[in-house]
Amino acid sequence: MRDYIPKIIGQESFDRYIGPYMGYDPTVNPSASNVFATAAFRFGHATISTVVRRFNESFQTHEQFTHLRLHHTFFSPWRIVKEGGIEPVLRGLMGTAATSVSTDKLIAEEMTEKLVVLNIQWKLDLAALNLQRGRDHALAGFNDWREFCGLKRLKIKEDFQDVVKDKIIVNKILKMYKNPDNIDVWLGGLVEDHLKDSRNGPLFSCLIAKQMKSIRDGDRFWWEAQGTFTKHQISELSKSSLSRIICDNSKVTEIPLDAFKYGKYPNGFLPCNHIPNINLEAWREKKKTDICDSPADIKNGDFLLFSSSGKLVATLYLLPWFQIKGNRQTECNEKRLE
Ligand code: HEM
Repeated sequence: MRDYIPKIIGQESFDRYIGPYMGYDPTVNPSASNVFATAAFRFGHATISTVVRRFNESFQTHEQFTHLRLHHTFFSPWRIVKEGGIEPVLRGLMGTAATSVSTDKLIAEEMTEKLVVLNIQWKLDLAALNLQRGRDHALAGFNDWREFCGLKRLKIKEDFQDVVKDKIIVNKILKMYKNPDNIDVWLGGLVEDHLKDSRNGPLFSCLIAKQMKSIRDGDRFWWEAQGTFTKHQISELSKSSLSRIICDNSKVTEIPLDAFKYGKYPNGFLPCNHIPNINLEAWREKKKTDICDSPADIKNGDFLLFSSSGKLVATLYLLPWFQIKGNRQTECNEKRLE
């Protein structure tokens, strides 16, 4: 949310549609919408590089295991085991700029001519799958979704050219679909000119942003929500990052502070011990006996300790034929249990 989303929809869309976290909202439905899963977030299919680069520790082409055509990596996890581990791939991903985007080549041929999935004998075409899946899911068209996001419906060719600079593409699409109302939402969203500093046009930026906001605000257990973690724990959690996860789980030793940001090695690369880390001390609980008196003090029952909003609470349980006089729950604060 913090590191990836602003980069794909642009900071402006992030501020406009998502904004700062204001707490859990029980009226928000956090489930994934049809148009998000079947069209908008499939923008990712146009960001895939045709080659998987593999770098050595100096972020140069690996001497032994060089680049692979994308289709040679499909369903080939054995390469990670037999060909130098995951580190050359991770370094290749971080040390290479994302593929540039052009409207005349939206999606790599590796994805439309050479895609293999499981044990299906023939090659699949991911662009065709995306379009067909949208119809299969009865998604409304590009224009309807533009209207949903408060964007202008495209009626004539000139309207279209306002949102897609490439005239050849506009002509091709209009020739094929005849009427702009017929344009499939995945294709229309993908060809829109991108917003400043983003990987999407206005429609997909809006749809992705709305989904991200509802995933965050409608999540009772969102990490920043009140009542789950203490302020101190939230502040520690905010130190987590993809870079830290890569450092902790691989033998990569140098990394950019933000792994989503391209840096040409060694510019902007830091040793892993300079990447902020979560300090788990914030979760340490004082020993039960330091805080509440021993269970032996409770006649005919026992108590359980649990943490609620950062405070230790003791809940009393008595044998079935005994009744509790007073409160079942009491806060533990270094005093005897009442
Ligand atoms: C090598 C890279 C990738 C391959 C080979 C791939 C392939 C596929 C395939 C075969 C499907 C199912 C299509 C269908 O039958 O409708 C799919 C679905 C999907 N893909 Fe990708 N994909 C890749 C990368 C990405 C990326 C980078 C993103 C987003 C950033 C993405 C987002 C999605 C989404 C949202 C779905 C729909 C998932 C669902 O609703 O179940 N994909 N992908």
